[in-house]
Amino acid sequence: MKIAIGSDHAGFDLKESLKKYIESMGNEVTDFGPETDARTDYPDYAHPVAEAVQKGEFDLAVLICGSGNGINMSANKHQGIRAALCWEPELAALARQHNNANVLSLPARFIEEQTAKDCVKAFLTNEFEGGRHAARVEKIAPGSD
Ligand SMILES: O=C(CO)[C@H](O)[C@H](O)[C@H](O)COP(=O)(O)O
Repeated sequence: MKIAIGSDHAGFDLKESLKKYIESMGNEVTDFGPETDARTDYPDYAHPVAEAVQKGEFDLAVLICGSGNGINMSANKHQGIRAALCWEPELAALARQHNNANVLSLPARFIEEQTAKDCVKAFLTNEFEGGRHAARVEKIAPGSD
């Protein structure tokens, strides 16, 4: 799969680690930055990632900031983006299975590296189940996909 990844300064170290992990799973990863852990603003990275997913350039994306909230809120401003803030693998699996989430948001300052990897694995290896969930997802933002 083609995966986009981005963060802010608080998520930089975890981004670097997850980038290698996602590649090791056989995916193609595009890093939207930042390139260092210098203090920066999460919307500057969330919006380009969300736009690229919205355009269909990527299958899924991973965004990381300190709490996960800022980067998640920014991504969810985009039509067709369903970003899910997750901190344990079951949440990430459910975000795909029930919500057809296309962006995984992670809270770098509140999650262990291995748990973050487990969340990523759950997110990338689970599929939307459709069925009873399809009409609910459509009601989130009617006609947005
Ligand atoms: O968690 C965040 C936004 O939801 C960001 O990653 C920032 O870390 C947070 O806003 C705190 O900012 P700081 O400049 O790192 O103190």
